[in-house]
Amino acid sequence: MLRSCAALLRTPGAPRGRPGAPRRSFSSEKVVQKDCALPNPSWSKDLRLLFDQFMKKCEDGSWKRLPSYKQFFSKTFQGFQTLYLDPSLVKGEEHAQLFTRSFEDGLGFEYVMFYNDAEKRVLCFLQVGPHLQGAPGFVHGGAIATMMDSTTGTCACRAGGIAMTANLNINFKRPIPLCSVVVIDSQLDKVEGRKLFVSCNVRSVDEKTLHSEASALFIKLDPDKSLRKKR
Ligand SMILES: CCCCCCCC(=O)SCCNC(=O)CCNC(=O)[C@H](O)C(C)(C)COP(=O)(O)OP(=O)(O)OC[C@H]1O[C@@H](n2cnc3c(N)ncnc32)[C@H](O)[C@@H]1OP(=O)(O)O
Repeated sequence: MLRSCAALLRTPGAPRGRPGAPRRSFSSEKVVQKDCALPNPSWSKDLRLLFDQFMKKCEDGSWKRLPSYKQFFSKTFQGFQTLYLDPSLVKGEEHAQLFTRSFEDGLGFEYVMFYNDAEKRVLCFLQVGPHLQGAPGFVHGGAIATMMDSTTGTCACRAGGIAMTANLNINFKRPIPLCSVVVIDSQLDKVEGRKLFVSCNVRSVDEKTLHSEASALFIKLDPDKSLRKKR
């Protein structure tokens, strides 16, 4: 049965808050968020298998599982907020949620990413839920683009610091069946000053089908430049 992240977080009998909102303990005001990059009951056998395989690879430190939350609170994004966000926008921040984590469990994007620092590579194991449909029975191109952007973006930010997508060029080669599991493999290819060049491909779990390929340009943000004023 599908349950939302918020439902899984709630202690039985506890009052219901806004769905997806982080839970606050009133004694310490400490924010508790669910790590969405851990298995939940909606994960298929394929996704669990890949997860288990890579958790083993994490044991020697070569790969690292990247936790993922509905709302940002990692050091990287604190840096983003401090340096780049207009204080007038921060008012609505508590309502903001990461797009890819805004679906009920199993309906949208179910994924976990692993990072290899030596290889400057991010692997994303993705299960595409039924609410991501484009052409009947297949995943919407925008949903695929979203996850390619997120995976290459994570790769760029891990390797080079806070960066944003300037260009994402995708070739869609074979459609992705809805509710299947795919592997997004992204790699930092080149760094030129503030420019980070990252490529990625999306393949089926058995690696027989190449679904999509992309190259992306990320620009490392300049702390002296506002993100709002530029035209
Ligand atoms: C979990 C988290 C992971 C999620 C990852 C998701 C990432 C995203 O989706 S970000 C959202 C989509 N992206 C955006 O909204 C960004 C909008 N664009 C911008 O804000 C700006 O253009 C930005 C920040 C990328 C670059 O601006 P700025 O810092 O002023 O750089 P700027 O001086 O214009 O350009 C720097 C260099 O990059 C080059 N460049 C910039 N844009 C491009 C482009 N589109 N194509 C080619 N080159 C470019 C410039 O020519 C310049 O080159 P050079 O130094 O050789 O002269």
